[in-house]
Amino acid sequence: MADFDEASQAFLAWLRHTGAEINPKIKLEDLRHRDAGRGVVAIQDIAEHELLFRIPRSAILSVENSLLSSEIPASTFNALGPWLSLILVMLYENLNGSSSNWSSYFSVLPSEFNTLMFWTKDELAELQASAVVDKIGKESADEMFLEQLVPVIIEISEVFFAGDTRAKQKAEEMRSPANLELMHKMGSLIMAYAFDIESSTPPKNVDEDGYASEEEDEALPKGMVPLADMLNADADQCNARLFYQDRYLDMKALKPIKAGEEVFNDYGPLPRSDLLRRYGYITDNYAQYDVVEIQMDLVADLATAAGIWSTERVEYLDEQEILDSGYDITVSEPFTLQESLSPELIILVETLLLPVEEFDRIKQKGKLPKPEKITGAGAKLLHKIVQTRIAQYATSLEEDSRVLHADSTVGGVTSKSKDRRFAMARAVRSAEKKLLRQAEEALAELTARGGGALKRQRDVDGDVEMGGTGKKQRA
Ligand SMILES: C[S@@+](CC[C@H](N)C(=O)[O-])C[C@H]1O[C@@H](n2cnc3c(N)ncnc32)[C@H](O)[C@@H]1O
Repeated sequence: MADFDEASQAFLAWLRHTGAEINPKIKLEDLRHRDAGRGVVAIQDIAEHELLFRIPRSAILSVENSLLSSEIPASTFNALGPWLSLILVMLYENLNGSSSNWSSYFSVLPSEFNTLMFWTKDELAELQASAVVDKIGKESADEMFLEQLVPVIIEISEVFFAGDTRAKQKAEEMRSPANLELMHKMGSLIMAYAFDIESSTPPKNVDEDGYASEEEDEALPKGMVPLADMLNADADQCNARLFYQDRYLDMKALKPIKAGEEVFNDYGPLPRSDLLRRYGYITDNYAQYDVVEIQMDLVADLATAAGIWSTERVEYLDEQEILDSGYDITVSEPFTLQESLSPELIILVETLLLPVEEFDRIKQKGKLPKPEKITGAGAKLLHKIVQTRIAQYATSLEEDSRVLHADSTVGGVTSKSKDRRFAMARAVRSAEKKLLRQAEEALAELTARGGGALKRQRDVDGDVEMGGTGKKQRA
């Protein structure tokens, strides 16, 4: 406890020393009793728009600010890209220990993670057939570290391990499992803590609303912003945001915050599976964003078995940007197919089922079947797809809910790490099964009716709104 608080105080003292301003109405609090590490809490009432803290750009742990960037050519960083570049810099600063400018900052960053990357095989098995298991990417990250990062460290070993007579050998040792683990830890810190750092000069290609193009957004350098990243997140209680100024980054209150309340950031509308993958925790109020994914491979297998798979049609759908690696079923209350079933999945299935002349006709016109209507054959195939997806999970919803009922471990109660991981996995997989069950029942009913129209809600312009969140961008 004393060490934990001492590290917090030393960190804040260092941060003030860098020129940061910290509003005395907030403090960094120990929230380990509810498995939330450190968090920022108001100790006096805070007004809307009030400045919570101001971090100088020079205090950001970034490629630009690290000594390493003055020692090696910019082209090395350009070749690595923003993600690996920041990992390189963080490894360098971390290995420099107390001589790094950011050593007090590293003392408050975690060295253990609950993110899926660090789960054991038996823990991951608790997620059963959740598509999130295939998105962890541990092997591909290992490959990137070994093939891209380590060769750079070897090339710059005299700088990376400056003053060390064993520099070359130490660089070679970066291939060791322990060092790969360290790289994963830096990567996980970036995933859960880093910000995309907007430049102090506005981007060149902004649209009429002032937004940068997607490519420009993606290319934004990443940086670790001390203190800004000590804010926990909440799906419904976000009350602060980071504003990018010329020389400073300002965290401001978005609404009045009462004394005793926590200051929360927003990690976005993430399903609990992704929250677990990226941040290593879940809370019930992210359940509103839950999804279950129907993998493209499953659709392809069942369409092939039904004798309707057609390369020509799939290529056409690809041209029309309908193809994806998976299609989501999202939450709706009450559950309806029009709100929850991916319109792209409906279009895919209906296109594969079209009679030859009809397909040729719509292809010639560059059109697609409308997702507002599911034919009898479409409903039947979709039903079969959902049933097959359900069967991929090792246990049923009922079996899970009996165990879930006994779980008091999710939702902030402190618990042993393994029990907590098991409980979080069960919550994620059960939510997916519930969505599948709801879709299965709705499709069984639609099949019995021989298909039918799905009434989609109309937005204010009178345009038809696609169901659910539509085609999601995948990580
Ligand atoms: C940006 S950091 C926030 C600071 C972090 N609590 C710490 O002590 O370093 C993100 C991490 O905080 C934790 N976290 C964030 N929001 C949380 C919440 N509402 N409940 C529990 N843990 C949370 C998760 O471990 C997440 O990976």
